[in-house]
Amino acid sequence: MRLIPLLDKNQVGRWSALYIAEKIKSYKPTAERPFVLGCPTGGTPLSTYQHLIELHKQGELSFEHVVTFNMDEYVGIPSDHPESYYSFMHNNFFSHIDIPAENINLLDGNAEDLEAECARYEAKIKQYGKINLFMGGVGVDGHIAFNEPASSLASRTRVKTLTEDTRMVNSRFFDNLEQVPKLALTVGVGTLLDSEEILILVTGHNKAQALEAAVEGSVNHLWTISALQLHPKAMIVCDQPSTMELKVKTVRYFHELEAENIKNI
Ligand SMILES: N[C@@H]1[C@@H](O)[C@H](O)[C@@H](COP(=O)(O)O)O[C@@H]1O
Repeated sequence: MRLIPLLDKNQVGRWSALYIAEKIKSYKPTAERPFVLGCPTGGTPLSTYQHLIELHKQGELSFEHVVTFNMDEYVGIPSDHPESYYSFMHNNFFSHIDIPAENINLLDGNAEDLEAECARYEAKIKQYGKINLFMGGVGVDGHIAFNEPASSLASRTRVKTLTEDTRMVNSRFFDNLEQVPKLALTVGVGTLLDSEEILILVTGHNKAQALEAAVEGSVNHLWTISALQLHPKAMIVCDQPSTMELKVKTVRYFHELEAENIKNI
């Protein structure tokens, strides 16, 4: 696993956007061979999306041949609800770039048959072979996508019940806790591990325990983020406050390893 230790969330956004842009450009995507990008929602990736939009506006990056798959979606709120992940992605990213509408894939949390919807999503990912790069965040309790503590590390896309903790954390976006959906559709840990590459963004002191579990803990279903350790090409880009629970020697080790890659950010 690579850990990129940066100073603040703006650096995390800039570094990750430049990394993703380079990946897309060097892949030289075409209509027949698109670059497949996995996308998260949440406060953490906002800065990355803003930097990607900026690169696009400067004419340095096109999403014409990029296909996206989002990680998760709430069940039971209309897609045009301001807090649906559909709205989040369109408002914060898709409406500002040149991605064709047919290249955007989101789980439908209002599908009549939710299990069939999850199976459809898995099949659609397979149609493209694999996801080239899955970007993600992490929950305070170490969940990746909506794979709450004790999710199977072999799980596939499915319906999940959200924990009270997650609903409380996410209630900041709603008027009150009651309005936060109790169910969500999410890609599984196994779905994520099938990606060619995984890039996780971690910012803020409230994520310090999750980062510790991801980097220094053992692989454990109670901290599903720790499954990253099983992936051949996983990377975490983090800010200083989120490293507070890591050992000094761990942070120093990665600082030395990545010195060349972080010096100009
Ligand atoms: N399902 C999402 C996760 O994919 C995200 O990583 C997490 C952290 O969000 P934030 O970046 O706002 O802290 O929130 C939600 O639970």
